[in-house]
Amino acid sequence: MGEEKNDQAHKSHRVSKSGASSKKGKPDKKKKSEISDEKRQANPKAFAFKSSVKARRLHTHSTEKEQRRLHLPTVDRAIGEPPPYVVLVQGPPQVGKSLLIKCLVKHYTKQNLPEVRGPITIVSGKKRRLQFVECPNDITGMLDAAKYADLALLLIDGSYGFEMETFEFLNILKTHGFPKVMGVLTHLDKFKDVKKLRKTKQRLKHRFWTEIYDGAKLFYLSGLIHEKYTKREVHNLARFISVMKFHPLSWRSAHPYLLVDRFEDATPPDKVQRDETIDRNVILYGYLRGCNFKKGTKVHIAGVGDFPVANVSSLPDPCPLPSAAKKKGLREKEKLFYAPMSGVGDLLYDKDAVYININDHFVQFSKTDDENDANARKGKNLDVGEAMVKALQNTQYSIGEKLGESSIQLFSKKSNVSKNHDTDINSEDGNTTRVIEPAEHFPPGQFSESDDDEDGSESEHDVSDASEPDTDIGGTKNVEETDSDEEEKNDLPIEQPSSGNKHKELVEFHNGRTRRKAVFGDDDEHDGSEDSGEDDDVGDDEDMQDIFYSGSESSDDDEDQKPEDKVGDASKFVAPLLRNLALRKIVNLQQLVYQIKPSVSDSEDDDDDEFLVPKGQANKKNKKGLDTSGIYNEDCSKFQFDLNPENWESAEDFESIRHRFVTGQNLVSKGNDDDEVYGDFEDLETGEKFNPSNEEVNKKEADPENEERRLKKLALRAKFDSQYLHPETMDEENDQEEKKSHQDEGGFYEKLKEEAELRKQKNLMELMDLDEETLVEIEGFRTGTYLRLEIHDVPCEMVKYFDPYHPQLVGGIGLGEENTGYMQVRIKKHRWRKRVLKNRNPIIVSIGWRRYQTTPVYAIEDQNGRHRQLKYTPEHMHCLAWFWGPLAPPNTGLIAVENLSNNQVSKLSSKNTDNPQIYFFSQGCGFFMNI
Ligand SMILES: Nc1nc2c(ncn2[C@@H]2O[C@H](COP(=O)(O)OP(=O)(O)OP(=O)(O)O)[C@@H](O)[C@H]2O)c(=O)[nH]1
Repeated sequence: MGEEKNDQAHKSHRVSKSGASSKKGKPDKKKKSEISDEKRQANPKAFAFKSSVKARRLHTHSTEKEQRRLHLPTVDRAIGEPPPYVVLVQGPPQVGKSLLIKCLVKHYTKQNLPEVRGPITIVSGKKRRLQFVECPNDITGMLDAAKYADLALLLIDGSYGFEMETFEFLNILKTHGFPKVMGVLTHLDKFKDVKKLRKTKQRLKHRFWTEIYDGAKLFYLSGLIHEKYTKREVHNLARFISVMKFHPLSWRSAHPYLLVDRFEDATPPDKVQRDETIDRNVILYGYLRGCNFKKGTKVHIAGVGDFPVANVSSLPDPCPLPSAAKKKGLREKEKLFYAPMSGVGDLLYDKDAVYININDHFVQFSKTDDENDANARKGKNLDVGEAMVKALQNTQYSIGEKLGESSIQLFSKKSNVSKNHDTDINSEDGNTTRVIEPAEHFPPGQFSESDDDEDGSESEHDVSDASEPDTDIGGTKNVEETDSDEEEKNDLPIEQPSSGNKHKELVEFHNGRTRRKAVFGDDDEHDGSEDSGEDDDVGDDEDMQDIFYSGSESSDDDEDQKPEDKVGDASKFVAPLLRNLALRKIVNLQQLVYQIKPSVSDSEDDDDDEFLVPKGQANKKNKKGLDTSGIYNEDCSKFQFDLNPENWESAEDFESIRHRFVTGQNLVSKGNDDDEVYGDFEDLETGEKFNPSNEEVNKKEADPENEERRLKKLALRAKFDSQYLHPETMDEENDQEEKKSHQDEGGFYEKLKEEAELRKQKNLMELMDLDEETLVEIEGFRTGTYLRLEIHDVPCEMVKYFDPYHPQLVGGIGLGEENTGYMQVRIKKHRWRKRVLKNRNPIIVSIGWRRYQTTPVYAIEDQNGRHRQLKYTPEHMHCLAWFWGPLAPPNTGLIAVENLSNNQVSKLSSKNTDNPQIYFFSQGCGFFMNI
């Protein structure tokens, strides 16, 4: 029985087995799907999104992803070899900028650079050249640098933390188009504890990411070996620079510009001798960047002014890419870098001459070292005549200058009696105390060079005096000693609380100089302790945490703490002197040049004239401008058309322009001139060309005005079509395809890109047959060309105060940008600026290539649309400002500062931030655009 039972049970089991386990699962699955289908049908809403927020988020995310993928093709109009990319090394003083450039140059060229002066061009790869530039430590230098940098290396002293210079420069960059940015941490070897170092690195990195974007590249230079950064780290940094992709920025790709890497004064010497203040002729050299440079383009030299170019020519590339160099042989191949201002490089090409530079160590007599000098003085091993020649070679100043600077020592251990700037005062204890004038009173370089004339010990005294003005001359107080003493004695932070909670500027005396620390938060107790001793406190976890992540609760406290409360007398006195010693002194050209404030003209702006001028005429007007003096007056906001035919050189020119106006006769019937007036009309979509020689011309002849209007309409339509509709859909008039193209927007954009490329190639093909001169006439000098610009009648101050450490920017001015007029801008006081700005108080604005001083009138728009003048700018909101100045096109970034002098960098005042907007009047109707 039991067996039978078992069998039965087994049978039933076998039956289920025959279908195997697969069968077992299937019915379940079917069931599930059936159930789910049923459910869906029964309650379809149950399977829709349960949370609308989630759904919206999902949708936004997917559309954002889609949109990010799409971007309008940026048309790269550059043809041929690109100019070297400008790698700007920026950072607070003594952070290691020069050292980094030297190390990078050494890495790329295997050559030692003695000094970093002016742009240094090197070949970094087969198809890439780089131009290293050290950013000056003053606000004008930073403003200019932001306009030409392709990549900014922001150097940060890791042992100290972020300084205000970095953030100020970042803000300037944001306004003038944001190039690529990389951070570099230096002085990391000052950390003793590895753990602290790691944590600090992380904190600095996150702060850097907050300021720029998540994932922004930050490099670490962990220390020095033989006074150089380690090879491995420099190699890594160089590799990143070498493979970096650069995108054209809108302002720059629409304007030609040069970064001057060589400068010459070409004024006849006899004229200068007669009158030193005479206007000079200068020659500027540099690679052309941005867009093509057409002959007749006016240029703006930053800090100097607008000038017509007297002569422009291209020169052979002084630092060609290897492919080009191959043809010229081995000698050229070895030539890997070009830095005329730094005194390296063997050959200099000029328009009509080649200069051979022979290194000093090859020429024994060109310079004598100290030892030889000593020998010469002693008369050992040297002929008397030879010694005299060498002494003459070393002479830098004329006898008059030397006499002016000379001093006589009457008694040993007593100070020299000097004619000029040292005044001896007897102090209470009987010692002679020297009162030193601030370094600002000296022209650049004179301070140190006048010391050279004196013996070594004297110059040492000078330095110590400058750092501590009341030091005894006879005493042997060391600079280092006084510094450390001061550090211990007083931490004299000058707080500049900001209205925002994020940033705060802490001006303090650190490591022998004044530094402006960027503090993120309000707790300062730890900051003070951190700075009291470098090694002990550097990298202190708690301190660093407080600096970078402290809360924002005590913003009220900030306001209570007035800077005056904390400023000690000593720091007030010592700081400017030290700062002048620490910083390179740069004379402000702007203040010297722009002495005359622009006058306000009552005349209405005729800016629309610019838009209504026919194409050909615009060029002619420009060419004419070179000869007619009146056009280049800055205050001529209105273009005056000279209606007297006798004043015109060519009657034909006059006629040709006259006929452009409605009252003139049409030139269409004038045979060959047809092409000049109308040109061939080409349908950009279909590629079909409309030749004026066919029947349409007859129509034009019949009713030229109508015809012109018709052509304009056609051109507009073609433009509209090319922008908004897919060309294929237009041709085939197929709705379905149109839909498809909109769905597949990626393909649409790809096609746009292809089209742009095709057009570029077509243009190239057309231009290929032309000889070089005609090519230059038609399209101007191409980007990447090494240009020589001759400019006449620049103020003598440009030559007098030329400083190779302060690179010169020369920007091309577009049509309409050379006029002056009233501009309306929308600005906001920067949160770092403590006080609001007063109406009509002068400010210095930097807009386009220019920086100039102006007096803005602030206003706010009321609800009824009226503009109400404001006495002061509002605290935290935008307002409108009107000011007079050279016009800039809409959509141009603007930044304003109150003071340009070197020791006032901290007073960076007004910037239009976040979403700055600018628009200017154009006969009543303005353009309003976002930046
Ligand atoms: N210990 C240490 N010293 C460094 C480091 N980087 C630079 N230095 C030193 O800092 C000093 C200043 O370096 P520079 O390259 O002249 O700095 P700079 O930024 O060009 O200075 P300015 O031109 O005056 O603004 C030099 O003595 C360097 O040796 C670093 O990472 N660690």
